[in-house]
Parts: sequence; C-alpha cells; structure tokens
Amino acid sequence: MFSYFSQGKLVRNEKEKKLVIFIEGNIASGKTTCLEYFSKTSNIEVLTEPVSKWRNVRGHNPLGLMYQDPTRWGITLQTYVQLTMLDRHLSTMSAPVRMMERSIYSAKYIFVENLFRSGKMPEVDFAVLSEWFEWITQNIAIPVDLIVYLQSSPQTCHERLKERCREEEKIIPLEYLEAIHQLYEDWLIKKTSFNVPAPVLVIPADDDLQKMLHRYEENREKILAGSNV
Ligand SMILES: Nc1ncnc2c1ncn2[C@@H]1O[C@H](COP(=O)(O)OP(=O)(O)O)[C@@H](O)[C@H]1O
Ligand SMILES: Nc1ccn([C@H]2C[C@H](O)[C@@H](COP(=O)(O)O)O2)c(=O)n1
Repeated sequence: MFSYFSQGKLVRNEKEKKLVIFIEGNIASGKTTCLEYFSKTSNIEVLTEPVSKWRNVRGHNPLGLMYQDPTRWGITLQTYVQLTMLDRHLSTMSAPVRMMERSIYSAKYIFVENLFRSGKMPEVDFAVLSEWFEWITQNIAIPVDLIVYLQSSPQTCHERLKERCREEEKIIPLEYLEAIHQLYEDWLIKKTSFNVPAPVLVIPADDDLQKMLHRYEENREKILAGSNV
C-alpha cells in the first residue's frame, strides 16, 4: 500500500500524477449535490462522506448519539470520523481525478474544534483527538490539490437541512450552523485559524439548483485545471 517515504511521511505509490479535490462546506450546503453533478463526467471518481457508517457501526449510531449527548459521545463519533476519512484519503484512486466530500482536516478544524470551543467536548477528549490528528498528518501524506468551498449562509443550510429531514439532524438549531459557518470562514476565507493544505476556490452556494448546476459548469475548468479531463 505504502511504498516510500518523502519528507519523513509515508506516501502512497501512485504511478501517474492524479488530481485530488476536496469539496468543503457547511452541513446541507449542497456538497453531495455538487458531487452528483460531477460524477456524470467520465474519469472523475467521486467519494461522498461515509455518513452511512457514522449512522451504523456494528449496529450502533454514533452520529445520532453525538447529537443527543455531545459531551459523552462527541469523541466516539469524531474518532470514527477520523478513521473513516483517513481510509477514504488512502484508498486507491480509480480515475485521474478524485473529488471527495470533506476531509480529515475539516473533521478536526471544524467539527472537533466546534465541540471543544462550545464547551461540549472535555479537554482530555480534545487532547487525545488532537494527538491522533497530529500523528496522522505528520506521518502520512494526505494528497490534495484544490479545496472547493461551497460558501452558503447558515440560513440557507438550515432550510435545506429541514427539507432533507435526516432523523439525527432534526434537533440542529440555526446557531449550530452559524458556529460551523464561522469556523469555515476563519479557516478557508480569512485563513486565520489553521493550516490550509491547498489553494481554495470559493463557489457561492445560496442559489437555486438550476443556477448552482450552471455555476458548477462555469467553474469546471478551474476545478479540473491541471488534469486532462
Ligand atoms: N441549490 C439548491 N437549492 C435548493 N436545494 C438544494 C440545493 N442543493 C441541494 N439542495 C437540497 O438541500 C439538501 C442538502 O443538500 P446536500 O447536497 O445533501 O448537502 P450536503 O451534502 O452539503 O449536506 C438536499 O435535500 C438537496 O436536495
Ligand atoms: N467531522 C464531522 C463531519 C460531519 N458531521 C456531521 C454533520 C452532519 O450531521 C453529518 C454530515 O452531513 P453533511 O454535512 O454532509 O450534510 O455529519 C460531524 O458531526 N462531524
């Protein structure tokens, strides 16, 4: 699986240079819809977030538990998110371009950070997750060439979230989406909080579906720059 070290990190052995793009954004900002659109292009591999795993690990639902009692179950969910995202990052690419929903970075810089800052994650849980995250990112190369940030207002996300009606998310208040939004803005727009591992392309994402699909098409070249797709 890993065949050589580069700058002290384990690196996957891919024969040709491939393009890896993260699609980042708030909950219900339209990431999956965006990925669905690009999945129709041949030579693009799309990886959605493994939410089904987060809702069912050996019969348990860490996502649901986390929303019910974040202080008790936040670390349980986020440990599993970290593992499943790492597994996604390290999986063998089946096409020259990979577009993946979120990343191990946003899991830590947005969701873990939010749990901790809002006082819902005990300091010891945050410390353990941070140690894991730092070990992983210091020892394993996580390929990424571009981050596409779907920038949407928390209000829009709240409307879309209600429409999507995922059982576990019914209790999410607007304030939660506002906090996630602020963390994303600090990370990817102001660039004042954490390391940004690749250039960022910002796509405004509040418009209706038709306009959004048109906007994705307009941005296709920018997104796929450097690839032959
Ligand atoms: N541009 C849009 N306008 C209106 N509704 C949208 C738009 N994009 C997505 N949706 C709907 O909003 C909900 C969340 O979209 P989704 O793509 O699942 O977001 P995410 O993957 O970011 O959570 C879904 O019900 C989806 O059909
Ligand atoms: N590190 C993470 C990543 C995601 N979640 C939650 C947020 C949503 O309820 C769900 C993913 O849905 P999406 O944003 O793709 O609509 O998982 C989390 O709590 N921690």
